[in-house]
Order: sequence, then structure tokens, then C-alpha cells
Amino acid sequence: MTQEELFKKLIAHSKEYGFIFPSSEIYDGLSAVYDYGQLGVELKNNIKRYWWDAMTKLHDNIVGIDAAIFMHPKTWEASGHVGAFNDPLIDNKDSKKRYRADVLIEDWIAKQDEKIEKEVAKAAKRFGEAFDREQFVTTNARVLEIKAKRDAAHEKMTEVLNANDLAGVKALIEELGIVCPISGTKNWTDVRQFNLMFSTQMGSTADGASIVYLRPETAQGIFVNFLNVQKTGRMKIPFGIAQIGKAFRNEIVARQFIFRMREFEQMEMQFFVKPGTEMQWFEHWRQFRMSWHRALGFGDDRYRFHDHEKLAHYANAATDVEYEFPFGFKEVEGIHSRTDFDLSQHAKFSGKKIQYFDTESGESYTPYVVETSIGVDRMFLQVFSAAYTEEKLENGEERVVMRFPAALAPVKAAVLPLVKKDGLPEVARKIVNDLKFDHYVQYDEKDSIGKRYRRQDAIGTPLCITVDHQSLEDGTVTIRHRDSMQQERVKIAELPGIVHDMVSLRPLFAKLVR
Ligand SMILES: Nc1ncnc2c1ncn2[C@@H]1O[C@H](COP(=O)(O)OP(=O)(O)OP(=O)(O)O)[C@@H](O)[C@H]1O
Repeated sequence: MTQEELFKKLIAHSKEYGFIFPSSEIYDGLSAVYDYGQLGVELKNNIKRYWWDAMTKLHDNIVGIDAAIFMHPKTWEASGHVGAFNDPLIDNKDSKKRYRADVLIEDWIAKQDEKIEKEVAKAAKRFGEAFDREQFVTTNARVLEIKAKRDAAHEKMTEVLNANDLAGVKALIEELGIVCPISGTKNWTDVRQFNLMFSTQMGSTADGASIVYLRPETAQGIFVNFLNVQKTGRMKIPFGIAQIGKAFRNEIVARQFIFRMREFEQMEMQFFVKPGTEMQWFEHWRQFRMSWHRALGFGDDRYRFHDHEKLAHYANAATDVEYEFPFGFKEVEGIHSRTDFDLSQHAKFSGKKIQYFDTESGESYTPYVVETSIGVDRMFLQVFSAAYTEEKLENGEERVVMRFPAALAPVKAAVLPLVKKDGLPEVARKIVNDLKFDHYVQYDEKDSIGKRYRRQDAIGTPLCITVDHQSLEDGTVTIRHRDSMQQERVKIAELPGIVHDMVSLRPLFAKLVR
């Protein structure tokens, strides 16, 4: 199965089992907007809980807030979003399709890599066993020519984008001969800047309505509350403020399912530190966040850091945590050392003093900030694609099993009476009633037991509890483990303890770098 086929299957599976639906689907959907279904919302909440508890409960110097989506419009002038939160946009005059100019160039660059791979495949076929890939890609004239063009395009792209040279971006698109994937023509408009913030009106027109923005990131809600939280919570530096909430970006090209959405959710933490100590904290959060990802057990080699060489003007260090999605290694989380840029800007634009008074040294200063910022939806896609497994069974059948870590699984246990009679449903219902105050459990009595197991595998339920005739005699049930499919007999009275231990976040937390 190709990675593309796998990705298509994931999307189909997420819909078929009630994890994700296209928004307003009966009206043919809304581009890059999605709804979470009955199981999706559970998985999403569990991901959020894993993040929230790891950040706030495990750190006595991190507290949470929940700021409003609407903020005073000056916030976005101060943060730089009004002036600079732009993407370069270009239209094809024939297809009337709109593209991100930098993405068109990136796609062209990716195509060069595909061309190289084609050359490699051809040569490998020709030379058979004797083929030496490393030698081939470093000496073959055709490959070297493609590589040189690719690298030159990459360098030029970085140069014109960094210089905000829109005419240069257009010139590069023309020079590379990039055509519109729809019309196949090179009939392009000029490149323009496009602001990614959504805006709307607040107040009635009679009152003198003013423009407000839907926040494009949650971080600013934290910065403007720095003094409120520091003072009322008597927080001492270093300390952090965490927040989970919706963010909105009018992405020009939204693709790859929930990877790039126009309405999404972020989990952000801003950590306020003494100037001069920020690199040490940056390193700390870099390690901590990576351990948070790896603790889920999907395989350490599927994650990597991508350290940024080119930094935003306000940052002095930045890295991304990347995960190997079916469409390649991509960013899931960003960790940024943002200096005192945000607090200083808000001090300037609001005219308020935003500083921290250090009682020990007797000095006041503007704290520096190290930020960790992760998208809930992107993390959802990461977990979903890592968990999706197709397996051939010994009896020749196939099963799709979602190998969610038990703590994240939407349904923790399914309780299944072997037959719909002889008092078995009553015993099963009683077990459900015992467990349901602490866990999301499902009762299912329809179809054969094998079919019911398959259904629970497909939604990633870690435990199936089967009630049979023996249960009536000795108060025991069979539990079947999702991954190993092993079964064992346990006492009904032991079930709450078993489920509790299985779904606890503790084993994950034990793996975190402290
Ligand atoms: N349009 C989006 N849809 C879903 N998640 C997003 C989107 N934009 C950002 N995120 C998430 O928020 C996190 C932090 O946002 P940040 O502004 O650092 O992203 P970014 O660098 O602009 O992302 P990208 O380069 O992918 O556009 C990202 O790592 C990602 O997980």
C-alpha cells in the first residue's frame, strides 16, 4: 500500500467510525473546516487532557487560563499580525485558482526529488545487485543537474521570501516554468500579500462598529494577561501560563485533511524567564516536549527536531518537533524563544508598564519568553495515523485496529454479553453501570462476538469484557486485550481496578524528562 493510499484509508476510516466529518457536509462541506464526531471528540479531549495535565498538574509553576477569542484590535497591531501575518498569493488567470506562491515553488522542488528517485529506480533496475545508490546520486550527470537546479531554486526562494520581494517570487515562478496544476498554463497574476486573519464587526453600526479579528493564535491572550496572572497568582519567575483554545487562519491553500485547517485548536504555553536564562529554558522545553511525544510509544525514530536557521526577527532560537506522517516528516509543534518582544510590544502599544519585580535582587525587568505551541488537530492526526494498523490474522481474516495508547482511547472498555438471554445482559449492564462514572464504556449485544471484537478494534477500545454463562456461576468474566488479542479470566470485582490502571496517564508521565 502506498503512503497516499494509506492516507486515503485513514480519512475514510475516521469518517466511517464517527471520528471526523467534513463541516456542514449536507451542503457539500466547507473547505478546510471539519467537525469531530462522537468518538473524535473523546479522543480529542483525551489528547488535551494529556497535554494539560503534563503542563499544569506536573509543574507547580505553570497555571492555565482560558482567554476570549475576541481581543482588542490593538493586540494584533502590537503583535505584528496586522502588518506582517501574510502569505504570498498568486492566481492563475485561466483556471481562476488561487495558490500560495511559496507552496507552488516548494512543490516544484519536491518534484525534482521525485525525478531523482525515478533516475535511481531506473538505474537500480539496470544494475541489479551491483547498484550503489550513494555512488550513483553523487556521480550521475543527470542527477547532479537536477540537484543543482533544485538547490538553486531553493536558495533563490529563501532569498526572495526573506526580502519580501514579491516581484522576485513571481520571476522565480516564471523562470522555473511552473504551470497551474488545473489549467496547465503559465498565465499568472502578480504575487500579492494576503493577510491570514479573519475579521468581523463588533457592535451595531449605530454604535460605531469596529473591526475585530478572530485570533490567529492563542498566545496573545496569555501575554495580555501576564500581569493579572502574575499578581493574583503570586507567581515567581520562572513560571508559565498554559492555554488551550481555538485559533483561526484564512489559509490560502488548505490541504492534507486536518493538517492545515482554517479553524483549529492550539495548546500553547508561554514560559516567562529572567533575561539571559532563556537558552537554558529553551533546551529544557525542547527535551520535555519531545519526551511528551515519545512517551506515547509510537516509535522514537518517527519524531525529529527541525532546528530553524532563519529566525523571525523577535526570536533567538526556534525548533519544530516533526512527525513522520504518511505524507512525510511535518511539523506538529513549535518551540520558540521569543525574547521580550511580545511583552515589550504590548507595553508600548498599551502605554502600561509590563514588568516583573524581582524581590530577591530588587530589580525590575521585562521577562523573556520561551513558548511551546502545538496544534490539537495536528496532534490528533498524528495519533490517528500512528495508531492505524491493518493486520492479517492466523485464520486468514483481516482486522483494522487503532492502536491508541489506552489513556487516549475514546472508549476504554466494551462490555459484551455472549448471548442476549439467560440473564447475561443484566450482568453486563451492571458492569457498565459500575464503570461508567469513571470511564467511557460501551455496551454491545448485537452480532457475533467476533464481529463485536472487530468493531471495538476499529475504534481502538483497549479492553473487551465478555460475560458468559460461567459468569453467572462464579462471578468471573473474560477480558480480551486489543493488541495481543490475548484473553484471560478475571473476577468482576477486579474490573474497576484493572480498567483504572490500564487507562491511567501515570506510566506516560513517568517517561517525561523532568
Ligand atoms: N492551519 C492550521 N491547521 C492546523 N494546525 C495548525 C495550523 N496552523 C498552525 N497549526 C498548529 O499550531 C502550531 C503552532 O503554530 P505556528 O504558528 O508555530 O505554526 P506555523 O509555523 O505557522 O505552521 P505551518 O508552518 O505549518 O503553517 C503548529 O505547530 C501546528 O501544530
